[in-house]
Amino acid sequence: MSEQKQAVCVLGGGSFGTTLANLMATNGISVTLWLRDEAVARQMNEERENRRYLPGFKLDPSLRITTGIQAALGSADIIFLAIPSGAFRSVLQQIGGSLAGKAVVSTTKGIEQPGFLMMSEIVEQEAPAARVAVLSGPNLAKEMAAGALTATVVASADEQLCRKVQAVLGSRTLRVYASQDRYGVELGGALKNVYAIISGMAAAMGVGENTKSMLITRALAEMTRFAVHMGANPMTFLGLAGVGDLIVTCTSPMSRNYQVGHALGKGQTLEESVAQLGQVAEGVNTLRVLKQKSEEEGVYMPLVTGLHAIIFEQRTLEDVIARLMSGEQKDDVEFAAFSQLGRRETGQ
Ligand SMILES: NC(=O)c1ccc[n+]([C@@H]2O[C@H](COP(=O)([O-])OP(=O)(O)OC[C@H]3O[C@@H](n4cnc5c(N)ncnc54)[C@H](O)[C@@H]3O)[C@@H](O)[C@H]2O)c1
Ligand SMILES: O=P(O)(O)OC[C@H](O)CO
Repeated sequence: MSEQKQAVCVLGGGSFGTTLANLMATNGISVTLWLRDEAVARQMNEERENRRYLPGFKLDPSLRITTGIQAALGSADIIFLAIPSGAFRSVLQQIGGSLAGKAVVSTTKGIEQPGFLMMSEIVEQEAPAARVAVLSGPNLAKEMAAGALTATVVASADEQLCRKVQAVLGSRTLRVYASQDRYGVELGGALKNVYAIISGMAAAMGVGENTKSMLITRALAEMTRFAVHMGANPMTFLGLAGVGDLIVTCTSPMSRNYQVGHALGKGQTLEESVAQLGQVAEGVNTLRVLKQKSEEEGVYMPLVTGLHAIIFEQRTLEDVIARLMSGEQKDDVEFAAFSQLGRRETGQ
């Protein structure tokens, strides 16, 4: 079968699932989008637009939309998952048995606790006979839907699978780069959300350009320090799924995590900030998970600790900033001095 004849299924009718499904349908791929909400599916089928999550973007006439999950899977060779991390496992549990031999690509940027599991590890548990990849990068859904020139990364040890994903997703507006470091790509996508909350908060406070640059660069140092400790390849953090995604999410008011931080910086409570957003901001849960994991592992993460203290421990911004600025002044690019880089990537 030629790559153009591939059938694809996208699970999750939020902003990212809808965007990916529509992009591939526009590429001439046979695509079915599954979502759970009957009323939303009906509205999308009637109006050819996802008014709730992607207003203003017309859907390709060929895109099929259904609430029947088995029907959606049908004869699809590639299944993309764009389900928030909190519901990811429960959706897979409905279909795990149907995924043997299929390509399953997670696009979800979160971490499951307990176990500190990446979404692709949940796929391996719930669908052990599936072929697994992840997709991550600087990918704001609305910009992709609008045709902004964009790049992303598909990561899997299965090179043939990476080529399949490149073939269905790549287009005149979207470049799909490949990586073998699935763990590092996935970890980068999840971690950057926490720093986007901090950046949104800083913007709301009206900080200077030096401060914004310091935050993003120290965020990169902190997430890379953690990733190296966990066995990821730090070089991955210099690519699109690392610094690329960190930059877009920490600088764009379109990022939902940045928006939550901005609302917090304007004095709203976490509950108010999340409710006002009405979409998923994975960084809130990732912050809890990461704080706990960094303490268990003994990894120094002052930005994570500081944000956790503000959001969950009722500490003031002024107090946390004073502590951050008076901490020990250490090395700049420290990970280059680490040994044993990339253990997880090479399976050691
Ligand atoms: N939106 C983006 O720009 C973007 C880009 C890259 C990656 N992502 C990642 O994609 C994932 C999904 O995000 P999104 O932006 O599409 O979220 P969203 O908030 O726009 O939509 C979430 C969707 O998930 C559905 N959902 C929630 N619980 C469900 C369940 N139990 N069963 C079935 N469906 C359920 C909701 O109904 C909704 O359609 C997140 O992990 C996010 O980090 C998003
Ligand atoms: O809107 P956010 O903050 O979930 O970020 C969306 C994407 O992850 C950006 O790459």
